Amino acid sequence: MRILGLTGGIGMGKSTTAALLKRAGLRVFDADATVAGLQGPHGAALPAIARLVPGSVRDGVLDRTVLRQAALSDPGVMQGLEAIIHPLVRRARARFVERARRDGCRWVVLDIPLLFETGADRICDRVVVVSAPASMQRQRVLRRGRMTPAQIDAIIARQMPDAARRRRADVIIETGLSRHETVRQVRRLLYAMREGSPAAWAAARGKPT
Ligand SMILES: CC(C)(COP(=O)(O)OP(=O)(O)OC[C@H]1O[C@@H](n2cnc3c(N)ncnc32)[C@H](O)[C@@H]1O)[C@@H](O)C(=O)NCCC(=O)NCCS
Ligand SMILES: Nc1ncnc2c1ncn2[C@@H]1O[C@H](COP(=O)(O)OP(=O)(O)OP(=O)(O)O)[C@@H](O)[C@H]1O
Repeated sequence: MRILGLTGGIGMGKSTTAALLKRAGLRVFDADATVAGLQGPHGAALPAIARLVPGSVRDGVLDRTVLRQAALSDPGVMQGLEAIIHPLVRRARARFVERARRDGCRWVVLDIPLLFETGADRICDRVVVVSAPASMQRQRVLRRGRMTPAQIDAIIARQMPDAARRRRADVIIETGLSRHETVRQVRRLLYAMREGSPAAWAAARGKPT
């Protein structure tokens, strides 16, 4: 079985790309969804989060606005939160990979925002980076209306710079052009995964800068 890593900064278009891969029939591990489950009603991470940020959990339900505010204004809290969440995500990821292997999958996708930062790229056969101009990234996240400009900066500061990510990518998917162009690039990627030849991977690579 081969593992495709899928990563990119906040708002760069990971979910959109993951959806296209899923539609093509690939099994996708979604790290953000796993975090949401751990932090959902009576989620496994809630007791530890309640100790880390008193008042953030009430009646078994997390107030994300309170947690977001605490984590993004105090690096110590964010570090504590990551120490709670990341080992649990790693375990869920290992279970996902194990199950896919047992089921005889040829390729699976790991959609992980912090793929490089957490070293998860080491278990990947190829890594895809989704990318768009920085101004578009900020605009997209602002438009979602959940984060303030300062909170967006705090998240981006915790992530590897886009240029460094692009340098480490086997394939770059641009989401700053048109949706049509993104779809075309994903199609080239799917062809390379099926075909496996160096020429097909070279055609799927995208621009290095
Ligand atoms: C800080 C929290 C409460 C903000 O919640 P919110 O609902 O506003 O955002 P959401 O979870 O949808 O995250 C949006 C994006 O932010 C980025 N992001 C989230 N946490 C982090 C982090 N610690 N470091 C870098 N980027 C992060 C990711 O790209 C993610 O896709 C939440 O993201 C969280 O609990 N983060 C810690 C867990 C973590 O590291 N997640 C990253 C994926 S494993
Ligand atoms: N190729 C594209 N063309 C046009 N718009 C796009 C494209 N890809 C993504 N977008 C838009 O950009 C926004 C962010 O994309 P998406 O939610 O996929 O990002 P993400 O990387 O998963 O973000 P996060 O890290 O915050 O979870 C969405 O509103 C989406 O519609």
